[in-house]
Amino acid sequence: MPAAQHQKENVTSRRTSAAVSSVWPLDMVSPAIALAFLPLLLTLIIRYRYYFVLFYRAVLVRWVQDLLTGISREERVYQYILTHATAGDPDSVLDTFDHWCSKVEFISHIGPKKGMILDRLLKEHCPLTVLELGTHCGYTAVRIARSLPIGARLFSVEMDEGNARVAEKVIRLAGFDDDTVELIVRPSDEVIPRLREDYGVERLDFVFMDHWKRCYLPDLQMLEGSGLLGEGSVVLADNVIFPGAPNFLRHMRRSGLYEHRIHRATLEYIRGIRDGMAELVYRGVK
Ligand SMILES: C[S@@+](CC[C@H](N)C(=O)[O-])C[C@H]1O[C@@H](n2cnc3c(N)ncnc32)[C@H](O)[C@@H]1O
Repeated sequence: MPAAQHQKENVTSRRTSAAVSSVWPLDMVSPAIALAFLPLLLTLIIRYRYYFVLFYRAVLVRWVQDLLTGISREERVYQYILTHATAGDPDSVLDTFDHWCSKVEFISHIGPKKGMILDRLLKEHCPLTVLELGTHCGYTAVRIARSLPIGARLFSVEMDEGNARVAEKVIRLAGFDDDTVELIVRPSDEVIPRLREDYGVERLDFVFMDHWKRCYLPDLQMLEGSGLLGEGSVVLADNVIFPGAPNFLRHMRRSGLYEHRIHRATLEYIRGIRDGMAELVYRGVK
């Protein structure tokens, strides 16, 4: 064999063995790495199992049902209420909502546990004028309206027209007319500055915030600037722990404008995800 060819074969065989030795350890190591990661993976699955359940119920089930039924989740819940609840009976409407949301599909209403905190605060404060930001299908609007003293009014603000259509039907089905619950279909930052002029509001005794969390702080500051909060006005904000509203909580603690407390609870209709509502009582302008 000529020397040049011999040398070439030597190089090729060295390359091949180098390649084999670089593949072998990898083949040997990959199952070992996989095994090492298995406990970590299991720990993550166990630790975050409730978030997986939430994702499954709130996203996957909804997506499949949207495809199968061709109507929105909000219309589906309304049809269920229409066929299962007693018209004119707010308790029956709320129970039917709760049943659907815990057994059929997930909707982020405040639910019965946080609902009881809301009920208690409404009883304690007896507000005459209430503002709700984020009506969705009207669950909390019905919940608030049934606790109001005679003559009190709730202004409920919803920017999504589809949701508002369902909410309107739900609120009227539960037995509340326009004098008790007025639904305003516009974004909160357009409504708050016009409450005095367009709706004749002089003071807000109670504000319930349950719209997009990024709107909590700007809307609270807009309310402070509007002069509609008076001494003792209550602002109750849902989901301040999950998904969370850190800027809002920082302002609540640092502004000195409020006495405040957090009511700890769990996320509606899902066990195991911690959540809470912030109660702010306005100190008034000194
Ligand atoms: C979590 S849902 C409200 C649930 C409702 N409070 C309940 O518990 O029955 C949030 C709703 O707020 C509405 N929303 C979000 N940001 C808003 C805004 N800036 N102005 C008005 N509505 C808003 C959304 O369209 C959605 O329907």
